[in-house]
Amino acid sequence: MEGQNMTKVVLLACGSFNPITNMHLRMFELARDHLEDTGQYRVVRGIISPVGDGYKKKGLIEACHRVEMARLATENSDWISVDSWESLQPEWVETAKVVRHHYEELISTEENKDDVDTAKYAKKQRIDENYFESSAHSKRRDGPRLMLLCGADVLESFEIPNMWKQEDIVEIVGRYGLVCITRSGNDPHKLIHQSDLLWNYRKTIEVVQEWVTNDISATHLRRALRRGQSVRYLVPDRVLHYIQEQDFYSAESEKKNADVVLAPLQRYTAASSS
Ligand SMILES: Nc1ncnc2c1ncn2[C@@H]1O[C@H](COP(=O)(O)OP(=O)(O)OP(=O)(O)O)[C@@H](O)[C@H]1O
Ligand SMILES: NC(=O)c1ccc[n+]([C@@H]2O[C@H](COP(=O)(O)O)[C@@H](O)[C@H]2O)c1
Repeated sequence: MEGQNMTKVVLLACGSFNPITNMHLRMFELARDHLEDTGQYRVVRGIISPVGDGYKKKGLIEACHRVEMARLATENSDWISVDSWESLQPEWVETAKVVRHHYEELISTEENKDDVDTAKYAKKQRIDENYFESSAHSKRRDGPRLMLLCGADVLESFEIPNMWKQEDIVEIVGRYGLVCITRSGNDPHKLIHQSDLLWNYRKTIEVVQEWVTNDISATHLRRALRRGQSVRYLVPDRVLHYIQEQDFYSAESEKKNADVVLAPLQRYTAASSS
């Protein structure tokens, strides 16, 4: 029967979500359409994971509020939800660890359902580094997959020295898989072509072409809010009300962490030397 041979996919998006925008939500819809259009996947869930306060990015407001806005934004979705695990960690958590955490959660849920095949599949996925590389888009369709969903700027950031550990890129892209939405100013196909590492994993990177380009970014939103300009229809109304109620995104809040230059890189360097 149609559907039974398809691989179930859970999409995980990590980011600041400072604040969540309509484009963050559109990413999920675009990715689901793209994956399901291949006839190989059924997208069953989308998870938004806002980064914790430890990320110390310029202008990052408290995680509890970013989580709440993401919750309000997804209230009407029957498949996308927000998860606060990452945001509650005292230190910044590298994305590979976040993906691993959610994969373990997914598998334990499946195991609780007494799905023996899924457990076997999970074990295989954990132990075989090259599993997805060798079997990407393969006939094996008996277990759920967790894939990281991101915009093309994140794929591009893989090339920035010291921003990502090589082994983390290999784990995310090779073991789990990446769904990358095009964003104006980035060319993911060219990037994959030019990078020997990404080229190795080209079969586990799904590039989703967004033809109706939409350059909404949280930075743009914060700038407009600072200037007292309208952001209506760029964020869900409930999120806008929350921002207005709490009076977020002022010139003052944008100064937060302003002295932390290249935050991930610094933290990454500090973490690897300890
Ligand atoms: N307009 C967009 N098109 C495609 N992907 C996007 C877009 N906006 C955000 N994303 C993606 O959403 C994820 C979470 O985004 P995040 O909040 O960290 O970035 P952002 O919206 O670009 O924020 P900021 O402007 O504060 O850097 C990332 O993978 C990012 O690439
Ligand atoms: N080495 C890493 O794991 C690494 C490096 C940079 C950003 N990230 C993640 O990418 C996401 C987006 O970050 P920016 O909002 O800085 O673009 C965040 O969730 C952040 O944690 C991860």
